[in-house]
Amino acid sequence: EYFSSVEKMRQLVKLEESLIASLEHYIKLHEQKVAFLHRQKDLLTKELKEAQKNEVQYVSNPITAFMIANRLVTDWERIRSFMAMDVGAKLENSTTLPTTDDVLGIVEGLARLQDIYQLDAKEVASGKVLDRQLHRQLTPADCYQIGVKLSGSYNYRLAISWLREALRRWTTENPGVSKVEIMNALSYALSQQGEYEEALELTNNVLKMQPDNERARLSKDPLEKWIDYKKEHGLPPRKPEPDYGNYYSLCRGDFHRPASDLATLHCRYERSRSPFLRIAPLKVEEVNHDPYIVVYHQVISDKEIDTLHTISKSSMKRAMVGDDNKKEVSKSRTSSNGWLEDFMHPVVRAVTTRTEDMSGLTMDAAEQLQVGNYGIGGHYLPHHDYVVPEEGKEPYPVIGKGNRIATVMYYLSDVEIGGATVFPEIGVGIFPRKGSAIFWYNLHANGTADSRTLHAACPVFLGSKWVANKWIHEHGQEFRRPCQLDQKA
Ligand SMILES: O=C(O)CCC(=O)C(=O)O
Ligand SMILES: [Fe+2]
Repeated sequence: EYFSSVEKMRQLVKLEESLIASLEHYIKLHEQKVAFLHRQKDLLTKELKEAQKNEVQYVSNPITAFMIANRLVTDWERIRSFMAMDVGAKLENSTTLPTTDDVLGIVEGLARLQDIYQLDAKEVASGKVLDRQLHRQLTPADCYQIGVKLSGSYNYRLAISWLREALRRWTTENPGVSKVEIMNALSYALSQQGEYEEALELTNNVLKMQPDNERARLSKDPLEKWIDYKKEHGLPPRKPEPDYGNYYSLCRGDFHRPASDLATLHCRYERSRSPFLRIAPLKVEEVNHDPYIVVYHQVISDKEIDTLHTISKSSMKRAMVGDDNKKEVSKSRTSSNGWLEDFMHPVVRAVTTRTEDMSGLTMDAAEQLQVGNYGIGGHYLPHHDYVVPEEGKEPYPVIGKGNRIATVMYYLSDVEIGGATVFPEIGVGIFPRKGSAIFWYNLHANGTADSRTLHAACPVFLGSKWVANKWIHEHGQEFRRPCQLDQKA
């Protein structure tokens, strides 16, 4: 699943490079083959001309008779086998090629970004997005492909806008796709949205251009029936768009917190948690008092980050959702991650120690370090880091150390656009800054779940977002977690 991580997507560039090299090799071999065949043809033509000068004499002379017979048997046989010879170098390692799922994953990521940033197809196709030149102008064929893939993932609303854009951009000089194909695809997407009248109009226009176009002929009848049905019964009510509250505006960074809240938040040095902090105090930025959320600045160096990247890259897999009992791949979390244990590298151990210094909590009850990288439009929809176990059941039974009392998340990269960590219930959004870490408690001081810690990773628009999570569990923290009042002081 290349699409689940920008790091993996980078391999596609290498893959394309090697495929082009194979193609070049193939073309060279072909050129050699064609040159050989030209030479043979010239020789044979010359011989034929000789034979045609006096056919009878030619075939009656034993030498020339032998020559023509031999040419037809041996030479032509050589040519025949040469023509059939497969000069193509095998396209390298086809198993590593991306799949249609990758293309779908990318298009779905694009759809998320369009929704959050309210981008229409016209703007994206122009290449100038959010006032930045992000890519070249898209061709009608590009727009058509995106529209068709969006249709394939049932996102007809956006598919329609892309197919309209394909049609708008279509010219006879720059086709890459036929106008009729676009019209058919648009007609289909419109019909899926209940827009039967416009769908039929397009279908009729296709039939005017190509009276025996199979697809248009097949859809005309059903469309007419649906129009009659709609006139008589109306359309079933549309499924309401899900309400994400302030999630989108937090992701865009244009949600403004009241000045009275901001006025209570400070930046300070943290010196008291451990003796080490006396000589290297932590830079703390308060983000919210209740639930308690802070950002530590400059807590992990570029060098340490490079090491974490290097040692996690080979083990990165598509991230799952769920608890110990049931884990699965989900569209709600599109990233890749890998787990690092303390013994793997001194840097991993150092991060664990630092997490202990920052939080004051014991790492005896912490999970391994999870390194994550997001893909195109990669996100993690609003969720809680704790679990609510069924009555009488233990949270995280495999770990056996209680629920996730706190989360520490290190940012291992900057992100050019997007990728904020947001808390929709309390209206807090934090944009990644390489080297910083967020800390928050997931549970109330009495151990019950604090539902206000609902949080999400916003889709990454541009850049490669890397994070490292350390989830800390409850056991052994009883006398370590400072009470909320201490924190405020
Ligand atoms: O990447 C982020 O900003 C948040 C990630 C997160 O919430 C998680 O992995 O549980
Ligand atoms: Fe989370």
